[in-house]
Amino acid sequence: MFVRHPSAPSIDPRIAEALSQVCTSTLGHLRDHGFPRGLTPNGRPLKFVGTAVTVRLPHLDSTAVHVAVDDLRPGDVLVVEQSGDEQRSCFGGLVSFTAKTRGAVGAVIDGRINDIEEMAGYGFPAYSRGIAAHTTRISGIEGSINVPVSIGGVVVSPGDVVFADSDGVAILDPAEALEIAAVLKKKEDAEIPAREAIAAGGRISDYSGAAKYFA
Ligand SMILES: O=C([O-])CC(=O)C(=O)O
Ligand SMILES: [Mg+2]
Repeated sequence: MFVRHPSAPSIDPRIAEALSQVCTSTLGHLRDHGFPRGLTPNGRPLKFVGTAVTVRLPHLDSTAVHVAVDDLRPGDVLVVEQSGDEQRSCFGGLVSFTAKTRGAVGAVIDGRINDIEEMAGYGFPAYSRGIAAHTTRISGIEGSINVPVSIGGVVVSPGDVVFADSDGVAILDPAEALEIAAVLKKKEDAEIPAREAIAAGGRISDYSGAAKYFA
């Protein structure tokens, strides 16, 4: 069965702008959910923030990826669940070329990727479970576009904010993203005087509060 819902509204450009100035791992200091597990990037450094366009595949059929990628918009991130198949690749050179040509800013694949040298030539960033020559097929079995998907233990809904950099990927609700970006910026800015203090002989354990547990 094939299911296709329209893409959710693109995220507010202020969200992409604000999150592009901060790190995913700063969020990791503050929150314990929303980080898909087990994914690695196809290269570093990388940074992308965009709107989730989701696809769910059965294990070997990537028909829905080819259809979804044609309609990606500037600022979109393609997010693909493979129904638990972590071994096959559904995302290669021609699919990444199409995504890049449409203006998509990245991909998050809960499966593998192929044609990685070609993809590197396009400078297209993708998080995945690794690389595989064994790929999906255009089999016309089933697939869903813009439904909630499960990526590394995180539910990603169409229209969610995908916040990715060299440290990892975080999924945010667009309604909370601007406030989170402000909190992260404040936390990162506080490290500027901390570095100066440490360079002058101060202690990270005093800055972080760790020292008091050894007092
Ligand atoms: O076609 C696919 O599904 C994967 C691939 O090799 C490409 O995108 O070039
Ligand atoms: Mg190919």
